[in-house]
Amino acid sequence: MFADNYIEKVLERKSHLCVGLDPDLKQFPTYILNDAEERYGKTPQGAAHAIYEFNKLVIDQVADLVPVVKPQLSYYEVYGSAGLDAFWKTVTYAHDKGLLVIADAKRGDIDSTSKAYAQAFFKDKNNSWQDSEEVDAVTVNPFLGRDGIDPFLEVAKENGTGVIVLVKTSNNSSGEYQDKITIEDDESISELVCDYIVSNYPDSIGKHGYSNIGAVVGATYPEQARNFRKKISNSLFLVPGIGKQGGDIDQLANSFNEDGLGAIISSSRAINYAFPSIESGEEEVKNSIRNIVIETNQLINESLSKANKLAW
Ligand SMILES: O=c1ccn([C@@H]2O[C@H](COP(=O)(O)O)[C@@H](O)[C@H]2O)c(=O)[nH]1
Repeated sequence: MFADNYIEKVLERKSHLCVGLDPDLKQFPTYILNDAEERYGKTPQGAAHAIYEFNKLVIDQVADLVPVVKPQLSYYEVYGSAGLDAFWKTVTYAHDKGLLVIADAKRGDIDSTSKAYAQAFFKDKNNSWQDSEEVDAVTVNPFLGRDGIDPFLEVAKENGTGVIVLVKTSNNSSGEYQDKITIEDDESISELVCDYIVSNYPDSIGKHGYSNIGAVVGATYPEQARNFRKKISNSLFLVPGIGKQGGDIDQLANSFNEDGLGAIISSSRAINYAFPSIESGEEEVKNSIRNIVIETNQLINESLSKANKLAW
């Protein structure tokens, strides 16, 4: 199951870091773009080729250092069916290299459509029209309420995959709705989402004590993370917001349990584009990405050690 597989990879690699795969051609090394353009011209196929080549490079550099990668779907959807093809090829490549894959898709709709979304990411074993590749977890937007999330949980339960529900997002305006206190329950919208998560814990918790139902809790709100950590202690937190969004690595311990586990710390642009310039050559690009991941792992582990929350 997703949660157990994740914890085992964390302990094996001594890393809580998730490398986001947010391919933005404007920030790509020129040598990759030139090669793609020579083969396919400036077309969606060329873009998809560049994306897949770049993702393979990143994955090769980080596969022995981190447990998981997180492609964000929007960057692939920009290039239509070619972009989606690059997404699924990336999923397969990451799996072949021993990495888990979280699809950051933030889906959610009425029940029937949510079911179709769930089956797009977690394959229906009885549908032989489908390709069998699936992701290990997907992010879900709870704004439509429980019937928008339940179908994801149903499919995930059958497949042993993870559903990571937005609780408190990392962006500046996340409080506009998420922090609002309801009169009826005297709880914030984020806390109500936590209550829903807890109500679904039965049957979802693995041998390491973590549930396949996780929560997105941004690194940019460390005080709130402390509160959510208590409320949904069996959930893995997906924690975006360090790196380019300025979240403080020294406060990440608030997102972890006392066992030193429980948070998936995600960083995309600061890792993907760590090389000095788009004119950097292949070796410089590779070394810069590998070095920033080694450094970020060290910083996360040091901050957990200071808080007496290092799991190894
Ligand atoms: O609350 C959220 C939920 C998702 N994200 C996604 O994570 C990455 C962050 O990218 P960085 O370059 O590390 O800032 C991106 O794909 C977001 O869509 C988030 O930032 N906050």
